Amino acid sequence: MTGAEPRAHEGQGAELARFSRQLYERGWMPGTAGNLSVRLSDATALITASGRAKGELTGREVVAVHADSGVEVAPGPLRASAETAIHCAVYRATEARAVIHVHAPYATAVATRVGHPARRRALRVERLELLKGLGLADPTSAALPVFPNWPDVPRIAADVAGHLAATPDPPPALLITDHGVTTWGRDLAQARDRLECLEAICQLLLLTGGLPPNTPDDAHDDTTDAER
Ligand SMILES: CSCCC(=O)C(=O)COP(=O)(O)O
Ligand SMILES: [Zn+2]
Repeated sequence: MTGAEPRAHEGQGAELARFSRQLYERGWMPGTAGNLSVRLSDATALITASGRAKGELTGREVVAVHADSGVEVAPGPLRASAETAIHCAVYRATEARAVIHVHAPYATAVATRVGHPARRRALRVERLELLKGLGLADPTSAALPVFPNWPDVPRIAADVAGHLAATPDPPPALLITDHGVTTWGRDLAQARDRLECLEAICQLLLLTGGLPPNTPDDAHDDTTDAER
């Protein structure tokens, strides 16, 4: 943990570690994969440290950052998650108080099937009752964005920011092709519940053959002209 007081935010750090272990035990954060954050105030957030084994994370392996920029509040021995910029894009654009990113297998498989290495696409889901668990403005259908997995994480974050700015009532979830899934909510429990529903939806889509055909063309592109 960084900051002037070593024990600052101890409770929130312990909470991040508890959820991290829980998600690791489900197989959604293998090794060091995944990251979680909570908003501390309007200006700052606490995020898991980069490169730590997520099944053994302690409440001190977290880093305070400015919620808009991701800049660390006070430099210390730990680095904030390499994917902090994506969390900050969500905090800048939404009312979220918690963000969870994992490499859950079904959601990652669907993201990889639907996604494109260089274009944003949309995963369209209809009819499934579990949609009601995602916190959508209209729970009868969803268009979940699937972003390219640019090696430069700030570029993914810029794509996310563009999508959130351009989409009225965006779903509190996104997918990154070849990579994983991110959800958010008013707290870690709500973000986790949404993640569970999305992972179950992706499992059902794979079980029922409910995915669109695998096309190399732009048929499923979700990038608007303004964002290109
Ligand atoms: C072995 S996972 C590669 C990085 C990643 O995708 C991830 O979610 C974890 O990155 P962090 O910097 O938060 O440890
Ligand atoms: Zn990741």
